[in-house]
Amino acid sequence: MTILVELSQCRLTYPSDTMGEADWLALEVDHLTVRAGERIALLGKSGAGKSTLLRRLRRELAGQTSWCPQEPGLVPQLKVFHNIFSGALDRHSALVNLRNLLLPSRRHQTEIARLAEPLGIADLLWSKAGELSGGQQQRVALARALYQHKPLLLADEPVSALDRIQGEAILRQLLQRHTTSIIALHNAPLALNLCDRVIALRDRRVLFDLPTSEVHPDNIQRLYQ
Ligand SMILES: Nc1ncnc2c1ncn2[C@@H]1O[C@H](COP(=O)(O)OP(=O)(O)OP(=O)(O)O)[C@@H](O)[C@H]1O
Repeated sequence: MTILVELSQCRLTYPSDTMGEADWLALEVDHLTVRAGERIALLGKSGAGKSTLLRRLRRELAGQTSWCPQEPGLVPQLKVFHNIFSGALDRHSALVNLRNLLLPSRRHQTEIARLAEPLGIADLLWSKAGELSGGQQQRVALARALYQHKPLLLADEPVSALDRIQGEAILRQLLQRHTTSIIALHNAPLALNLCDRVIALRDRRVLFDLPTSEVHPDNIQRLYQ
């Protein structure tokens, strides 16, 4: 399988608040390879470094990824349609973008409605994003990521605001629509059920990196204790 990205002896740091102090180490990765076709779950307690790693992978894979950040980051005054449309401004000319902001074309309305339907937000396309619930906003952010039409999905807790059944159904759709996915999740059973590889982060390191079929309940317990 094609290697998409390889990190080796990689230290992910943040600048220290104090002048003159060394950068603060968030995560150290000895070796990590991502291949096309993989469905990878990033697991670990809050603060373990999942978002930090996702952001680094996004940088490495610039231009190839649909990006779904932890915070939906919608423009509250704009309609849901426009928030989704804004996910792929680079796919259209400036004229098409401007026209759709003022008067959305039928073609783009249809395309976005099709995308929104399975996420259960098709009837919200003309509501203001700021007036939606947290779970609805999260689904708009997912639609915005899907609208980017990239082969690789990087998503940070994309279904955390949804109930278990809805979250699992939507995660399945996300995985189906991308050739390769790397998704940070807090729900370990969901990760084990739907992904084929688990990268587990703890104490600023990769605790284990295993095919899902080889992850033992003890591994998961050690990860969260
Ligand atoms: N912009 C930043 N500046 C400084 N430190 C940061 C920054 N972002 C994250 N960190 C620190 O890096 C560590 C890893 O954070 P990160 O957000 O990657 O964890 P996470 O596993 O995604 O957590 P969560 O599950 O709560 O989202 C944490 O200790 C956090 O405080």
